[in-house]
Parts: sequence; structure tokens; C-alpha cells
Amino acid sequence: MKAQSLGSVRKSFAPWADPAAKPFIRFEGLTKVFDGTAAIDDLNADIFHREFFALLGASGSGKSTLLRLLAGFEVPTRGRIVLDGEDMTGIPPYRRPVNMMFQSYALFPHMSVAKNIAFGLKQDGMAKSEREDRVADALKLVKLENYGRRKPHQLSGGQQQRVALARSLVKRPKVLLLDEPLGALDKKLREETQFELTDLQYELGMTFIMVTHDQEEAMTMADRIAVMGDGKILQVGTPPEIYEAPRSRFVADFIGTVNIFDGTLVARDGDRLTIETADGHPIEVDGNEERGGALQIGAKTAYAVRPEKLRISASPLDGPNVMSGEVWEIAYIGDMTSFHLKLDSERIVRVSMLNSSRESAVQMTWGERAWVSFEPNAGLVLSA
Ligand SMILES: Nc1ncnc2c1ncn2[C@@H]1O[C@H](COP(=O)(O)OP(=O)(O)OP(=O)(O)O)[C@@H](O)[C@H]1O
Repeated sequence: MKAQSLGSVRKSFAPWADPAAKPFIRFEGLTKVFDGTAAIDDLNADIFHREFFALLGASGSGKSTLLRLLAGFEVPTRGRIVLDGEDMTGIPPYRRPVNMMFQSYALFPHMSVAKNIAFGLKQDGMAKSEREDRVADALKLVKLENYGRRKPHQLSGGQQQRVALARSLVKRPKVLLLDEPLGALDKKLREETQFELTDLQYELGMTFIMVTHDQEEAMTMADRIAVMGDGKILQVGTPPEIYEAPRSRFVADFIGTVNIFDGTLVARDGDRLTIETADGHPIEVDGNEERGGALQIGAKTAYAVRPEKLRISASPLDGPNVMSGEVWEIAYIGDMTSFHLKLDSERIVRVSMLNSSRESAVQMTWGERAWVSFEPNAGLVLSA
């Protein structure tokens, strides 16, 4: 119920779409070179107040380095970070309005939960009574009111995660940095915690920046996702933008599953384009700005279409973009079934169907002949 009401409020949260909105955090030409190699490479991006922003990318793409630069644990080689109107250059970590929660939680095993949470406040010289109030508030926030006296080893993994969260929130930073915050939890707990964390972020009205290599997690939790590769941000967008309108082959391939047909533009008839794939399949495309409108005949290109945009049938299909082959894999995943079809050219085409609408696909068996098709407007034309 709560998620629904938050969902409708969140829909109207889109400061990035407002040209007058001022960014809360700005990365300007940010570069970090380690041993002659740029871990962050001339990176520019804006993050807004109250945004839940995810940095998503493969291992080594520079996600943690970007968080560490923001926290002040690393010094940029070039460029700068502006946070809430203040240039962070030369500002040490402890003076930044930023806190980081690590995947390892880094709790002190010999200290009680309450002492772990209070640790930073004590170091800052805060009076005991104020510290106690703050710790009580933080424990309440993460729903661990009665756990203050326990030691970390007396808690489950999920509870330890919440203690780490309480400890990173207790100083009331403006920005919370989360490095793979749910990485140590099992799948079910992870899914529950995802919603707890987004609800908490929303209630606190804080800016969260989360590093993850799990695209489902990024899609579930973030207002916007930055897909990173080789120290650069390749695309920033809302989850639907990143999934539905990837601007490059890399992003299309990295987010979810996609069929990519490499080929050449061989014909154009008004808005209708024909791409011939390298293995000889003609693909009819409704051309527009996203779908190859500007391409010249003879241009190398790639057509990307998601598995759920394909139909699969045990009998021949009519219309454009029909391919046939052998059913190579069938994976029943509960809500949906995923098929791999092996074409005569050896190419594997991936199809997924909701089980509520499986129609004839339910009859399909391994090794059988099957047909797939997709509409001319089902996918995107990407540069090869
Ligand atoms: N202190 C360092 N000294 C030298 N090289 C470093 C240092 N920190 C990071 N790098 C290099 O910078 C690149 C980016 O690393 P980073 O840890 O930011 O990537 P990541 O996307 O967070 O990866 P992962 O998901 O594995 O944590 C890597 O090639 C890494 O080896």
C-alpha cells in the first residue's frame, strides 16, 4: 500500500527534466589516474537533491573510485566536484557532508550495536546525552530499537546491514554513499531490503548514491541509473529510459537480455528500412530518429530487440521478420518462460513470454521446429 502511494508521488519527482533545477552534486571533467591509467575519465554528471542515484557497471568500470572521490578518500587528478554549491577540492573527508556505507559493514566486533553507531559521534566530541538520543533515533529508523546492547555477532546478516546503515545515517549527512549495500544478503532478504531502503531514503528526503553491479537492483531502487564503462558514464536515465532506449550497443547489452542482429542497411522505401543481417536474414524496420532514420544505404548497423518483443509459435507465422529454427533451450521461470531458438545459421534468438499469455508456446518441446517474429517497430537501430 505504501509502495503504491510512494510510487505515485515519485513519478512527479524528475528534477533532471527541469532546465531550471540546480544540481545538488556536480562532477566537472572529473579524472582520476592510477599508474598512468584513468579509472575515472573526464566524467561529467549532475545529481539532484533527494535523488536515489545508482552507479551501475561491470567490475573495474570505476564505480567505487567515483564514490571515493566524492567522499574525499581519493583526490582527483583533474576536474572537480561541487556539492551543495561548495567546491569540494581540498576539503578532507571528515568535513564533507557525506557518509559512506561499506559492503563489509566494517562493524567493530567487540562493541555493542549502540556503541558502534555512536562511535563517530563520540570522536566528534558530542555530549553523551545527545549521542544517546541520536543513537535511539537511528535504531528506530532501522527498526532495531531493542538491539542496542547486542554485539554484532548476535545479529543476523540483515540486522548487521541495518546497523551499518544506522551508523552511516547517525551523523545526518546530506548525501549517503552506498557501496554494494545489499551485496552480502541472500536473494529474498535482498529484495525485501531494497524496498525498505528506498522507503527510508524517501522518508529522510536525502540524496543516496549507490554502487551496484546488479542491474535488477539498480532498476528497482534508483530514480536514475548511470551506466559506467571504462571510467566514463555511458548513459544516464530513468530505469525505463535505460531499458527501452539504450543509446549504444554496450548499454543495450548490459541491461537485461537483448537480441542484437548485426547487418547492413540495404534498402529504404519511405520510412521502411531493410537491414540484411550478416547471416542473411532481412529485417524490416520502421525507421525514425531512434531507428536508423539518418543511415545511408550500405551503412553497417545493429538491430536490437528485447526477448519479450518476439512471438514464438510451433506453426509458421505470417508477416515481416519471421525466422525459424530449432527449440534449443526452454527455461520455465515461474512468471515467464524463456526460449532459445537456434536458427539454421546457428544464431541463437532469445524469446521470453509471460506464462499468462503463452498460447501455443506451451506446447513447445526441445528439438522441435518453431517460428519467431517481431514487428518492424519492436527494436532499436544502434550504431554497429
Ligand atoms: N588505489 C588504486 N590504485 C591503483 N589502481 C586502482 C586503485 N583503485 C582503483 N584502481 C583501478 O581503477 C579501476 C576502477 O576501479 P574501481 O574499483 O573504481 O572499479 P569498480 O567499478 O568499483 O569495480 P568493482 O565492481 O570490482 O568494485 C580498476 O582498473 C582498478 O584496478
